[in-house]
Amino acid sequence: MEIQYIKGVGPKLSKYLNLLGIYTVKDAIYYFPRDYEDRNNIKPVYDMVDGEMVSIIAEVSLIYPSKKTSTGKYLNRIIFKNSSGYIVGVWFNQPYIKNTFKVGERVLLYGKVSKRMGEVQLIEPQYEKNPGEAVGGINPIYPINKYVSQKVIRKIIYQSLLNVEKEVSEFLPENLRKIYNIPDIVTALKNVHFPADKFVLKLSIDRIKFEELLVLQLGLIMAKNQLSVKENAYPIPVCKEMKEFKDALPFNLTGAQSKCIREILTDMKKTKPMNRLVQGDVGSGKTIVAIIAMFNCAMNGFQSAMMAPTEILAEQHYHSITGLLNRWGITAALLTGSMTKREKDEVLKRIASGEIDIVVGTHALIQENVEFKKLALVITDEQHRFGVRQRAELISKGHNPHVLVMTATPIPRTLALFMYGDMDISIINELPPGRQKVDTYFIRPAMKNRAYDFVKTEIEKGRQAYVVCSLVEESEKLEAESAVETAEFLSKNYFKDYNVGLLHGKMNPKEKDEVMNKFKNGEIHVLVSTTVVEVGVNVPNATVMVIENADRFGLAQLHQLRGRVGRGQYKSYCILIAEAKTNEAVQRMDIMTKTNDGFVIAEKDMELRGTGEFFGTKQHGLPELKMADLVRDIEIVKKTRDIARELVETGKIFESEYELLRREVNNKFGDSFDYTMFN
Ligand SMILES: Nc1ncnc2c1ncn2[C@@H]1O[C@H](COP(=O)(O)OP(=O)(O)OP(=O)(O)O)[C@@H](O)[C@H]1O
Repeated sequence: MEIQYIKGVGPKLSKYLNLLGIYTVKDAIYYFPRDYEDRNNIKPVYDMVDGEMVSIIAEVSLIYPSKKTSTGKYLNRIIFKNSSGYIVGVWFNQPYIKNTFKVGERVLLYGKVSKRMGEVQLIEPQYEKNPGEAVGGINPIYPINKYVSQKVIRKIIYQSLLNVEKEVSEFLPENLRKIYNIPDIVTALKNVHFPADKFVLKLSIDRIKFEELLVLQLGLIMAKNQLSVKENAYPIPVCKEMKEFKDALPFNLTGAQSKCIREILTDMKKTKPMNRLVQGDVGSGKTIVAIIAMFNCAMNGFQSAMMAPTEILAEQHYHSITGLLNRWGITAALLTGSMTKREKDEVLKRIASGEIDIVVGTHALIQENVEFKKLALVITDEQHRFGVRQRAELISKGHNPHVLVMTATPIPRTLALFMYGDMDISIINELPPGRQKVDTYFIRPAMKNRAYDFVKTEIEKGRQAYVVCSLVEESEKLEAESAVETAEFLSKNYFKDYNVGLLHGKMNPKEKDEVMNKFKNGEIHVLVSTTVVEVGVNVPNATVMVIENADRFGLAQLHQLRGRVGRGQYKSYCILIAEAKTNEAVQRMDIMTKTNDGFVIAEKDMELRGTGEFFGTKQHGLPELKMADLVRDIEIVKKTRDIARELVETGKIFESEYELLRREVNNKFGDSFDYTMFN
């Protein structure tokens, strides 16, 4: 049922609710509080302590007229009384408040106690004059916007819950609920919003977390079973030219790289498709590992495809590949969204005929109707942006390729085990020799000029620098504008004697390419950029990374950005410029200055922010988690993982009592998967 059919929701309010993601009554029922306020702290006035949150039920005793304070604010005072004494409600700049109350009226007030000049005050307390649905007890606090108040959203959700039996049905079998002491879904939903008491609230929240995680685990297990059952991948032996190829590389592989390559080549000899995750910290040299796997494929007469998250990166990989592989008679091609139709058609034809051995591309690679002749290996860069679903799409094209996933965003162990439970994991935990720690500093904007002076001394030594801009608004356009302005400013002031380049997402690929090439050749000294340089960009001569508004970024992103320097033999530096007004922001900056280890940073990031961000992006093709968090709710994660495994392994999941649960998994995971074995 659509939300506008709920009492009190007209077209206008329904539009505002849409902004919160609420379109249907069910959406409202699943719109969970972000917090609760406990109004059970009802105290007599004489026991109230300065600064605490209290509730009090009292009668309106005296309403003062508005008064102007010396600072020009309107002050309104209303005196309330009950048997324990008098308490004064104080409101600033809300003169209408005096008309909302009548003397003699009984109200519930909730607010922060302030004891001043012998008076007990509540500063701008919330009030409920009409004790209905949500008075006293524990009240929900919802995420709201400027159009929808707490009061309104509570009312809407309360009304929506009157339909809860029609809107949702229980999909956890009774027997499971009994074993794990899980309340039924109606009780849980009602109490998550308007809890009877703390105990029921906890049980109800846990139930929602339990169902979310169980559905997720079941979906993942089923998807993985589907992807890996067919043992019909091309088995690929190690080609005889391998040694010669490695010997011709401009560097010796590190121990970790060699181990990882061995693991990959062993996997690919089998008919069981490889399903391997390579986790390597920034700059650890993942590209060459991928190139060697593709080299081996090509020398055996098979095709491989490499997908990159951005065009810049796809180009960069393409150049590395052609540079190393051309002389072996291997043909590589680039396929990106910005190519003209004619160029694309041409490449597609050559892929289909098998003339092209290696295709490097962006999303276009799977969005277009690409037909391969003999696709044996798919390498996806950045798991976050190419999820399970995309992998399945390629498989659906009739190939069951070996799959190698490269991630430069280390994932905390708990999350990795959960997400990639079925994958083999190689870790490149060794940086190429000669790399030095990137010294990281956190400074306030007032010290900016010293940062730029420092950049100058590096340029004088022949090095180069990045300046990354970000904006409060999440808009590519505005961000581009800010980069344009910064570049202009810097080129006229601090760096007027040097070449300042500009790179942002709104530029067309040719322009981007040109700028990147100039930076690579050293023609540009300072590259002002948005976060488009975040992943993968490799210019070893760059030694300073200045990040403006650094507190706008998550830790993982900062680590990626910092990873653009310190990629060669030169000592490198990262300067974080931030206001960092909150405690958490300062903490994040501190972590960056203390460690260069991506794995440590990833753990801290998840600790600070939870896994919500990760699941909020939807890019991974997994259902959203509204309540559960993979790190904070690790106990429930483990419990549901065990249950899901057992249900699938014993085949219980196919029994009729689990039918509704199976259906729920289908709904949540969308239709990209063939869940026939599941129905
Ligand atoms: N064994 C090695 N010895 C010396 N240099 C190496 C070695 N392996 C790779 N490199 C060089 O290190 C640099 C970084 O490698 P690469 O671009 O593959 O990093 P990456 O792991 O993809 O990092 P990021 O995720 O940050 O992009 C490149 O210039 C590459 O040529």
